[in-house]
Amino acid sequence: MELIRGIHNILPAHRGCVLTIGNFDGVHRGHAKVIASLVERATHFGLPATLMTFEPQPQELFRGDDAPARLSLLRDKIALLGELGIDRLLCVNFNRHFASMDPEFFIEDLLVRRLGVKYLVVGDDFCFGKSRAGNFDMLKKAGERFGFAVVNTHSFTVGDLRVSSTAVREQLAKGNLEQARRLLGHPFTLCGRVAHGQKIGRTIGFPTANIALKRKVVPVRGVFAVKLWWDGSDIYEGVANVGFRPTVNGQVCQLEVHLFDFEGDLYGKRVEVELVAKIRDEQPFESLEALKKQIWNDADRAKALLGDDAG
Ligand SMILES: Cc1cc2nc3c(=O)[nH]c(=O)nc-3n(C[C@H](O)[C@H](O)[C@H](O)COP(=O)(O)O)c2cc1C
Ligand SMILES: Nc1ncnc2c1ncn2[C@@H]1O[C@H](COP(=O)(O)OP(=O)(O)O)[C@@H](O)[C@H]1O
Repeated sequence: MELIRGIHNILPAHRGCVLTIGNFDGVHRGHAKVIASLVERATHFGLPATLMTFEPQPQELFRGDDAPARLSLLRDKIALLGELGIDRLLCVNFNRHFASMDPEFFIEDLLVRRLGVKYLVVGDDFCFGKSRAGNFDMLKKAGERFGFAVVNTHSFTVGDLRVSSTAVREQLAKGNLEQARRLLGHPFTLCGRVAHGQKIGRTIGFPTANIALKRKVVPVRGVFAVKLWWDGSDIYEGVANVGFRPTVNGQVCQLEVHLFDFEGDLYGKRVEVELVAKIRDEQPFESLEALKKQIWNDADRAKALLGDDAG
């Protein structure tokens, strides 16, 4: 998969494609279905399957801290999309300038002149450009004028639940990791680099790898049974907390993982943490001793849950 970073990096050689546009946050099963049909069309036309996405996500630009919790960071998205057979990923820097683009200019300059789109898949509620005045009907009409097909994405359901990034966020917020995994079609993971903490963990017999989450809003909270790995490593099992650590006066929301069968140095490693099942909500403890006792219980519970998961 070729990554095109920013519209200024679209080259004349990139002209001619089948295209889909969206946030693709989480890259869930609904997204996978849209992409599968895009790839099929790409084969049919003999053109590259191209996906346009935005970074930051538009809501993050417009709503800041009030934006919905991000399911996947760009890096995770790139990895997940790369597995789905896309040829090109165009990542647009979503800033005020781009957001205020005239909708006709978006179509004629970007879609037609520079990308040479032949087939376009978008949701029928897709809006774009200045004042969000560009919509599906406008794209359809432009398609007739410039000779490209425009189709809308269909809802994909699991059971009677419509798969959407919002539905995944709701399941995660409730701690339903298994249902979230069903909607996503892959496990929910958090990635980041292991940083130095307050060095309290090891003094209570639970060294914890501290992982900065780089998100304004985190979609999960609490204590979880987890699996952790990094590039080329084994998979380790453990117990983790996502939260503010009220007992030690934590200031930022952070992921902390204690691994069961590991001794060594994780500082600086970029790790991936799969949240397998939720154990409890985070709570303040009156002493580190009380917290330590609770973490013993959490570790037992996590081992049992991870054992069930393996079976
Ligand atoms: C399984 C687990 C559960 C935790 N639960 C809580 C909790 O309920 N409340 C809390 O304040 N901190 C909780 N913590 C965070 C601890 O306060 C923190 O890991 C510990 O102070 C070590 O900090 P350090 O890594 O900066 O040394 C939990 C940590 C782990 C690994
Ligand atoms: N079993 C383990 N689980 C997690 N981290 C471990 C483990 N064994 C050793 N470590 C190392 O110890 C560090 C955590 O120790 P800790 O005292 O909690 O310090 P810090 O506050 O810097 O996280 C981790 O970042 C990792 O490098």
